[in-house]
Amino acid sequence: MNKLTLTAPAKLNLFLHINDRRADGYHELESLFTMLDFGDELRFELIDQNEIFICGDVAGINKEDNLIFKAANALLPYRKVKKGVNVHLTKHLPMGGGVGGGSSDAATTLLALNTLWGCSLSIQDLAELGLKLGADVPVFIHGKTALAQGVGEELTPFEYPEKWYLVIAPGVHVSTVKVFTDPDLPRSTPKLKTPWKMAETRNDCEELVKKLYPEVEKTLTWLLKYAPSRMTGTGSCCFAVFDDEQTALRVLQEMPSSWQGFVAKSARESITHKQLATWLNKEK
Ligand SMILES: C[C@@](CO)(OP(=O)(O)O)[C@H](O)COP(=O)(O)OP(=O)(O)OC[C@H]1O[C@@H](n2ccc(N)nc2=O)[C@H](O)[C@@H]1O
Ligand SMILES: Nc1ncnc2c1ncn2[C@@H]1O[C@H](COP(=O)(O)OP(=O)(O)O)[C@@H](O)[C@H]1O
Repeated sequence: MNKLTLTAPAKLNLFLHINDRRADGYHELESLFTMLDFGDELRFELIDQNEIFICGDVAGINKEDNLIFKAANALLPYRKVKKGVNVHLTKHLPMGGGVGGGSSDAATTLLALNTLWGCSLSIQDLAELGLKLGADVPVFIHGKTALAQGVGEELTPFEYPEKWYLVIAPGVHVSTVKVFTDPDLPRSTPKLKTPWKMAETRNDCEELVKKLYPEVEKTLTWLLKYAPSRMTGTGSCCFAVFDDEQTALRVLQEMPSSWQGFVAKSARESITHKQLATWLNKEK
């Protein structure tokens, strides 16, 4: 019960509507989140020293700012085992790319240490703890394709077919705060009325981000030649949707070399939860 390796998956916002701005500056939104079977790798190992260590791909983030550290710290009051932890991070997801790598790392840390440290918190408790670290953490804790409402914390599981996605990181860093504070961001999309259709949805941040970051516009224009495509979150990553892996991989091969990309399948249940269940079965 000392070691555990988990994948912290990427998420995509299949659409993102902004309905309103609240008095505290946060935005009311509606978004369909799905998780991919591709992400960062986190290796957890309990240690005798009463410390939280993070190693691996940590360059560019101070330890205290790393969401892995913040998540581990948040669980300390619930720890039943007097052990520290060493977390080894292998980063595969672009940072600040709208695929939620930081939030996913945080959620995966909460799920892993809840088990390794014997905290016994419920999924709901972990989601509430996670929300304090970032608006996207709860969706990774629940680990299901879900419609998010409120500021992103009201989650309703949503049945959506599994598809193949080609995700491209155009190599520009988009600041979420900058997008949400821009006066030109549309903020009054009416709330969804059921039944709604995917074809009637969009990403409300897309036009603004395309204008601010021409590389994002270039990426979307290129992807749209091959398949229906959109930006995820506040960018900069963009995705194209395919019914099969081969076609997605063929397009990836044609991608300009200045961009980075990957092909992955969406999963109704997050890969982290599947891996955790397998590990728990083995440890029984
Ligand atoms: C809008 C999304 C959609 O997935 O964008 P991406 O970050 O994925 O691109 C997320 O919910 C973002 O989540 P996350 O990146 O965790 O945001 P937070 O750290 O909580 O907030 C960063 C900043 O974004 C703004 N913000 C965020 C969420 C929200 N519903 N309204 C906001 O106005 C606020 O200015 C806040 O200070
Ligand atoms: N473990 C982590 N991985 C990635 N980013 C992190 C991590 N810890 C803190 N951060 C910070 O969070 C910011 C947003 O990260 P990320 O989740 O990748 O963006 P996005 O929500 O746009 O996908 C990064 O720019 C980085 O400064």
